Amino acid sequence: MSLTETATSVSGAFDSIPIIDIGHASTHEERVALAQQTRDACVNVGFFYIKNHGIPEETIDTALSAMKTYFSFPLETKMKLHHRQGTLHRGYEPLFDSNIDPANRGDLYEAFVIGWDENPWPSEPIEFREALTKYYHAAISVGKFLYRLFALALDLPETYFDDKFKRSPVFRALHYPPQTGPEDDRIVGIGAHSDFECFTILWQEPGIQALQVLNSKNQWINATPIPGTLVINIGDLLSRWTNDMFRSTVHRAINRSGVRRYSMPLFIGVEPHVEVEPFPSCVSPDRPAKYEKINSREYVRKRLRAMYHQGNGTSGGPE
Ligand SMILES: O=C(O)CCC(=O)C(=O)O
Ligand SMILES: [Fe+2]
Repeated sequence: MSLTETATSVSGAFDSIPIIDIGHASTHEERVALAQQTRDACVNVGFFYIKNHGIPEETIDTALSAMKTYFSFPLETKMKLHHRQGTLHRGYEPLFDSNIDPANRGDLYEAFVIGWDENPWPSEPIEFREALTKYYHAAISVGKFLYRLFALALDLPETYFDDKFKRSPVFRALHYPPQTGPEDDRIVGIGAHSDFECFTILWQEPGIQALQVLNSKNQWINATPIPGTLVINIGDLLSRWTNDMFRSTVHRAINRSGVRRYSMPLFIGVEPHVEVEPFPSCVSPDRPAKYEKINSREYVRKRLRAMYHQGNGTSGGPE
């Protein structure tokens, strides 16, 4: 089936999130088979789990324990590296700083954000920088592999994205305190949104249900943490690039577990100069191009500006 035919064959709303085992991918045939599964997941759901992703457990555990220690520090210590001090929005984001869903009253998470370079690092805990940097690069390697599967799934040369995303990945260490008290749907961990960039690689803490994904019947489907997996989801930029063939699916996180929850999303986009317009494989007489060509930097900046200006802080957003 061609890509456009696959998209036309979507039937009904998804009620579960597929799992793709990427453990065997050394031959071209194996990667083509994985690309087919990836294509189906991106067209039908926009979310999938990957297992056998290759990031050592120790790399994850070390990053997790460093971020737990960091978030336990007093607010005034963390505020010294407030992300609004710089235009790149790296550093610390306090609770309620953003409000990604304008219908809500603020997102109940705190974050520490890093990018490829120019990161402000806290002096404590001393292992923080190394632990997060190690996870960041390990997850980028998974991202590079996934970009190859996406390329095959889109009938592009396998290495199409290899030289287009190098400095783009942004990592957010997230801490969601437990929500107790009366339920107010306008206060959630992170409000309903779709991600901005091409795709996201999310590690979420096992045993704590929080992430939910919206299907076309407006039902929230739980993205239950599955030990040993990462959650992958398509973002708006790749959705545009694929002429909406790949779905950028709305999701949110609510932590009513009674205990603290930690997660680690890595957002992968493209280099600022890359121009994005629907791929030829995603356009057909039945599916004409829906989007104009855009510059990726301008697009992402616009989205970030909207997100940060809907929160509590309104100064010093990215220009
Ligand atoms: O923490 C999660 O499970 C989801 C985070 C998320 O959707 C985001 O940061 O964009
Ligand atoms: Fe998200």
